Amino acid sequence: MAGSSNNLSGGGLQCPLCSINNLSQQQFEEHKSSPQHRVKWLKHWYQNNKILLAQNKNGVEIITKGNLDGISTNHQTGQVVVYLPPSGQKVFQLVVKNTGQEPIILRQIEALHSCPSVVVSDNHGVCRGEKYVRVDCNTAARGLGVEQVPIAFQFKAETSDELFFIVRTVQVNVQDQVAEESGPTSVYKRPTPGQLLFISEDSIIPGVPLKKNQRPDGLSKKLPLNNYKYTKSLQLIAQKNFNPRKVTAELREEAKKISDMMKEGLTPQKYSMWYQTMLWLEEMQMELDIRYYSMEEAVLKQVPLRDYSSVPCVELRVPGLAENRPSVLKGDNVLVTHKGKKKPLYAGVVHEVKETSLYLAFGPEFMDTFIDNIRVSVNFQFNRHPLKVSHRALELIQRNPLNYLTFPSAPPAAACPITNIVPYNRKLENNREQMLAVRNIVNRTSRPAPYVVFGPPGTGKTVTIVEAIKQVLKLDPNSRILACTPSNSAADLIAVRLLEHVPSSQIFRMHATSRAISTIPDNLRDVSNVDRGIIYFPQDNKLWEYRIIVCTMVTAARVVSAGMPTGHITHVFLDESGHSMEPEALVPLSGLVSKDTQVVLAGDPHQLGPVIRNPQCFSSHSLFKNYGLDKSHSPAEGFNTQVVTKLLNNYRSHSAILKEPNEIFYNSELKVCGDQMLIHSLCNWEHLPRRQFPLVFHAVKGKDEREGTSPSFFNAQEVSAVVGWVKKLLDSKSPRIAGKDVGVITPYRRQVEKIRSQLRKVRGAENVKVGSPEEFQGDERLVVVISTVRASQDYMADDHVFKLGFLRNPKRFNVAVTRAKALLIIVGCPEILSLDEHWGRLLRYIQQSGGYKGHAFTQNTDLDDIIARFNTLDLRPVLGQDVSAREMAEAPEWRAEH
Ligand SMILES: Nc1ncnc2c1ncn2[C@@H]1O[C@H](COP(=O)(O)OP(=O)(O)OP(=O)(O)O)[C@@H](O)[C@H]1O
Repeated sequence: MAGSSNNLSGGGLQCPLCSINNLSQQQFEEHKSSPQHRVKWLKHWYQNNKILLAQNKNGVEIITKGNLDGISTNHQTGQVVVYLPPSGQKVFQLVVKNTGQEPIILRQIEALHSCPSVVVSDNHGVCRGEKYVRVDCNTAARGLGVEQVPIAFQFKAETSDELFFIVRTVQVNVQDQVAEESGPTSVYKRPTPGQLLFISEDSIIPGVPLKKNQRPDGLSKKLPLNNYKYTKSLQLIAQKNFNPRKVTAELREEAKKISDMMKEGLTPQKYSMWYQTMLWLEEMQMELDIRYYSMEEAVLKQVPLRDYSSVPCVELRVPGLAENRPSVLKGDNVLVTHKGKKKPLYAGVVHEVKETSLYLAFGPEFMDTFIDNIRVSVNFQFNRHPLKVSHRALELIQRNPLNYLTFPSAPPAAACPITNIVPYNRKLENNREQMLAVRNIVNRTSRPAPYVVFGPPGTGKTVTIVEAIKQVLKLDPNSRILACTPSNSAADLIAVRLLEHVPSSQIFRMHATSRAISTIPDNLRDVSNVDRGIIYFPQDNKLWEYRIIVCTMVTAARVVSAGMPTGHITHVFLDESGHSMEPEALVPLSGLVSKDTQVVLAGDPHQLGPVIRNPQCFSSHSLFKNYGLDKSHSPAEGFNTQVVTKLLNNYRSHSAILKEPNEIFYNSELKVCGDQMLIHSLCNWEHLPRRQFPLVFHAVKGKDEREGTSPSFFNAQEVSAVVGWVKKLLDSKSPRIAGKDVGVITPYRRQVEKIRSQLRKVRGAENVKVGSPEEFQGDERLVVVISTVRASQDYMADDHVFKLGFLRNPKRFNVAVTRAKALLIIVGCPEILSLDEHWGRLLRYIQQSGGYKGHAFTQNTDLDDIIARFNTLDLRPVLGQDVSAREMAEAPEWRAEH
């Protein structure tokens, strides 16, 4: 029996595979023979020996023969992939050939798990000493998707007792046209990081900057924006994990200061230092991450004259651009050197960001050497602007502390002179909490602390914020409002809703110059800083005149730079404030607000928080955490309503859609209050597996793949299933469903692109929104289709079954499953999703309620099945040896996800 031992110096034995420590010798022996350990070990063993098992050996070869059209064989992995159209069939042969001198006995042929799509039969019988055995392999399509089965051939040399195996894995890939078109366009090649470049700004030969605005920028820049680059010493200290004992003597004091700060936690005194250090750590990680996008021997092409406006550009194809890998904005620099050279370093300024390529404008120094199709080395630089403005906000805070916002205490009792509020949105009249929040914001009851509107998805936080802005505008004629969000889409949403009642002359939707104008909604053009196709900033006094400025938190830095006087803005509203890192949320505050300013925060600590890349960052903070809202409060505990309103009426979703997230994240406090007609409107939809239950889990045996050098996953079979659902929805006669009523959410960028590209061919699907959970935060649709992408087969084992990475993220799960009003359809691989706590729970609920569709699903994974079948083969000779501690220590690490 296989076992594992690892004697720890601290005493006691350890089984690294099962993560069990401190076992006595006897406990260890018992553990070794437990089924739990055996299964884990077999999985580990099979995973590590897959390639070895696939190899021809001892003179025996297994080759594919017959009509091999539509069949591809990978000799290294022993995988035979058979592509079939729906309801197609194909027969081919696996021919066993003994090329050696010694007779070999083929003892057994065993499919390692049941797979009705593949049937093997050897029409010669398994025979002694034969030179050839032909095994017929009949494959038949059983619905779209991928199924695969390892087939083990067990041999024995006639003259010895030694057994050996050769495994061939037959994969049946049934695809329709959509899945076929969505398949990989090139073989995936893991990118290798380029060299870490230490570049000083003056060693770069500049490119041609973006065209100057026709309309001169009137907005002044009174407050400078410094570079805020981290010091070399901080980098060295971070490399030593802030351990003062591990750094050189001259760095010891600084290292000690940081490690003391970390031990002490976030305090008002060290507030700026804490977040500055965190931002710098993030930046170091971003520098490492961006190296993966470096390109050796990239080709630069001449852009035809007709395709550029005024500046001659060259085109650089960038795989992964569409999925923001790397994220490149107009105006960024891309650095190139001539092939094989480290210098000179030329900057190409990004003038256009296309779907898969960039238009770059280089200075004459480079263009003089340019020939069409020239090969260069390319290094990307990330945009430091958001970091710089966050640093400046922290610096401003040092001069003018905002402890009353960042460490708020209970405000003095406040009077509420304005009580008679007639809401513009009449729906609010029936919601006491929303009206209370609006009234308290208008009466500035929380000052100087911020007023917090928080609550689960769909409880009307944004609606409340928008109503409060309108009321402040009406009831306080001297008010000037700044409304900010972390993303452009959320800011657009607020501006659109404001325009329902606020004259357009009073609203200014301010975009950053890097925003692609094509992404600005048409109904916002009139209130946007866009003129003749160019984004501009108005003169100071013009900007000061607007009653409401709506922009992202980062773009608010432009207002700070212009030196808008403190106190000019009377109200700052930050929606989705939990989604941004705290320093970013400070950008619209520091330098602009005083104790007289009413700050309002809205968000939900259980929805998406800030993205933190560097695991060294001490904690991932959003401004929201300062209010203790991350903890669940029972209704009895309550909050001080002078400062906080918790919204619990969900106006969005059908009760069945809400059930699981409500129980998992919100102590079942959420009440279903949506418009009954609307949330029940699809309960009788003809394609529901069970009427009156508007949730569907569509099990798809897909394959998660990558292509080119893009690390993002996609799943062609799920693309096909999603497109199928969207078509059914758009074809629906009763009720009628329009494209704008449907949203498709998927976690991987590549999948977003593949689905978008297929939906472009579907009539009526132009307005179907396809995006990541981040893009859907704050948004809702009548119907939401989720494609989870992660599938079984290849990656199931590679992921070591237990790690779902991207999907194993409760906040992303919560955002994705709470966007639908009347119908939620999940397309995914149940075998994989069942391994994740939250997805598994939702899957079981849908299955038990009759909403399940697709292949039958049992909890057993293919790998469990393989283990069972291996047991039927006589593996003792192979598995007999004890596993060394070293081999155990090499158990694969859980892999990082993308
Ligand atoms: N008092 C109300 N009565 C009826 N419908 C309401 C009410 N308040 C909000 N709604 C509706 O509920 C839906 C969700 O509102 P909103 O987007 O403001 O919620 P949210 O809390 O910001 O959601 P999320 O956190 O998911 O972004 C919208 O369709 C909105 O019109």
